[in-house]
Amino acid sequence: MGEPVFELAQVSRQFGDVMALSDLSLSIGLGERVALIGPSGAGKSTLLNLLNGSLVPSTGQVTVLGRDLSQLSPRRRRRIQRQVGTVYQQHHLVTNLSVIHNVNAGQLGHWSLGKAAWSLLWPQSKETVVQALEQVGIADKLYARADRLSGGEQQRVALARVLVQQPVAILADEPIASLDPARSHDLMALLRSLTREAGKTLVVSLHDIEFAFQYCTRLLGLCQGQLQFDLPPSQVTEGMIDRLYRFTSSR
Ligand SMILES: Nc1ncnc2c1ncn2[C@@H]1O[C@H](COP(=O)(O)OP(=O)(O)OP(=O)(O)O)[C@@H](O)[C@H]1O
Repeated sequence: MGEPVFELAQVSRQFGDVMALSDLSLSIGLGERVALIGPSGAGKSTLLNLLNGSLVPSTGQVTVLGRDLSQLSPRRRRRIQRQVGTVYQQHHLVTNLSVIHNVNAGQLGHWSLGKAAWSLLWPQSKETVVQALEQVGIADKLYARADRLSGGEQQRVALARVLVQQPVAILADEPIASLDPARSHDLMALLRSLTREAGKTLVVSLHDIEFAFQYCTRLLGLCQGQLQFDLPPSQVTEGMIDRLYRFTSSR
């Protein structure tokens, strides 16, 4: 494992009476491709949100690139958070704006207010956007409106928006849930090559475990907020998978 990007020490996260994650301790290193698998309600999204700092733990400590986010000033926290890019199933694109504007949104954190405002009228950093769109295979869509794109293309725009942030780690929450099998394989292969070639870390939640086995180097099996296993795919047996999915969330 490369140097740690994320470290969790006895982390729990509670929502009211629901213990979404319970006493989780683990470390995820540079260059790892980690799949979060488990039934609905297992705590996969909660874990991703703790890793990108959009949620804070109820107890325990989450460290990102050696920094405990809860101990940092808002400015320093944002600087660390910019190193972590997240892609969601719902893309979160501004659908009536063009692709170049949507991808530029990933750079706003690096820009002055003036440059950000000016970019709404006159898109900045076209070369950077084109480069990111080339990486995700849709450079010809630079000026297309986001709502005129297919679901797979929109997911690629969301990924390009993360790439211009130049993150150390990419988090993806169910990125293939709304894609057909062929597009799903395309996107997972793209995530694998983008992270492998650049030595970035990937943490991805997946309902379809076939993709987890095929594209990831480490599988975290979660059930009812508890870690059931943390192993390379070659060591995860059918029995472990059966047991993981035997308990569907009763909440
Ligand atoms: N903001 C919230 N408020 C209340 N409960 C929440 C909240 N977020 C998550 N939970 C609860 O925490 C538990 C874990 O949810 P989480 O979304 O992390 O699971 P998941 O494994 O991502 O599920 P799915 O595969 O269905 O997306 C669930 O019982 C869920 O209802």
